[in-house]
Amino acid sequence: MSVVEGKAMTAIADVAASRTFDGVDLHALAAAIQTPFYAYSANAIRQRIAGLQTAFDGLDHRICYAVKANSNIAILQLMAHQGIGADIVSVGELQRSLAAGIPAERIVFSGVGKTREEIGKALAVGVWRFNVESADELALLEQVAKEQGACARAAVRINPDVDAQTHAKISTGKAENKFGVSIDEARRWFVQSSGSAHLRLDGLHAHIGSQILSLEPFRRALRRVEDFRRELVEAGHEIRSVDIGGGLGVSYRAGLDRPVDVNEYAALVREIFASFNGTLVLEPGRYLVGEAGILLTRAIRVKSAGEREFLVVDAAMNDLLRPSLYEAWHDIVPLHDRREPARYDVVGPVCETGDTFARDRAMTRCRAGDLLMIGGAGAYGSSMASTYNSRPLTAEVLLDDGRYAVIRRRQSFAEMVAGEQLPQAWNET
Ligand SMILES: Cc1ncc(COP(=O)(O)O)c(C=O)c1O
Ligand SMILES: N[C@@H](CCCC[NH3+])C(=O)O
Repeated sequence: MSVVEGKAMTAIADVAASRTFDGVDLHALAAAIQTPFYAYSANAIRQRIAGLQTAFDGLDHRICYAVKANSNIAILQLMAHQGIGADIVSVGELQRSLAAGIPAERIVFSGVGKTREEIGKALAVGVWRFNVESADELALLEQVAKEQGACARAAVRINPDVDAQTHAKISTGKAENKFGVSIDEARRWFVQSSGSAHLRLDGLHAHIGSQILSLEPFRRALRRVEDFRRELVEAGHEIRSVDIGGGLGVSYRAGLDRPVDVNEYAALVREIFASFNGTLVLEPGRYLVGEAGILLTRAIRVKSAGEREFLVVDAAMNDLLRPSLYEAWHDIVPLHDRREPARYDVVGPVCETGDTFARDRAMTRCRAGDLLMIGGAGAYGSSMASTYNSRPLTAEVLLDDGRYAVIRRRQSFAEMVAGEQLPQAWNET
């Protein structure tokens, strides 16, 4: 394929103008790879990591990437090469992280539904910390650690009852949400669990939600955590780590979304935790990869229905669920030279009305075969994809300074149905 040399660019307008992403010509790429497919800029991810590291420079901190945002092993390996750890919520994510070269001692394990089996596996490989979300889980953790002759390191996930001012489905820090425990409950844990040989409860954790575009929710939540930490220290407890979660938002609407400045975020964290001399843990997901990914798709046809025009593309809700699930906005840019304006409902081929990427969206007039890119697709895109309507999982491609590598090939039919079988023997229970 032909490529154009150049630097990584994440601003979607720049990509649209140059038709290149991380130095790779997108038309040439789409000639080589069948659409729809995801393309990620390695340089854009490295730039985000470097920016975050610089902002927290000098502070004792660890960045544990939230694997759920984009769990492709090549992306995790890129994180590992930059010294980044992992925030996981399942044994599957643990296995991916280890396979990608992220050491267990840089992995934190979050989630409300950790099972005995999952806790056992994570303990056995030496996961650094468990972010514990219920009294039942805390007891189970201690019990499993005892059975293994191990000592589990735990942080209590605080639910600070703060409104993250984000979409209700991705808000996690209000009292009504399933996550974490109240400060009153956490206080009781510290009193009861001191002195165990198999459980060291010496950390605090809070993650109030995702796609947060203002510093205020962070300020409120982190102040509560820090006030509680001081109270615990005064009562004689040792707190070695404070995990401030993820949640930093990204720009999905070029020129309109105003994400939090990472340096201002770091300044806030420095101010709030000025008297803390343990390790701060960060769990960014979307911030590191969201704007570093696009979904490339082709127009199948334009369908007119009265006043409305539907632009039917070959990507669908099974590939990128966010618009259907959260009514999320993603910029959609046709990569052609025509200038005639049009308005489209941009839809996929799936048999649901919810399979809609955008309604009445202004863009240039499209024709069948046109290449389009959907922006902000690096986080919670491929990782939330399914094979609904028996559509194969798309390919994923990593771009790096004018080169590309396929990091997941398009799923074959045989791969899609692997594991399915006709009933051969009927079992009695
Ligand atoms: C515990 C935890 N940490 C980190 C994250 C990452 O969030 P984000 O992608 O918004 O940074 C999530 C997801 O919201 C999470 O549940
Ligand atoms: N999946 C959500 C974010 C949830 C974060 C996980 N706790 C999104 O696409 O915005």
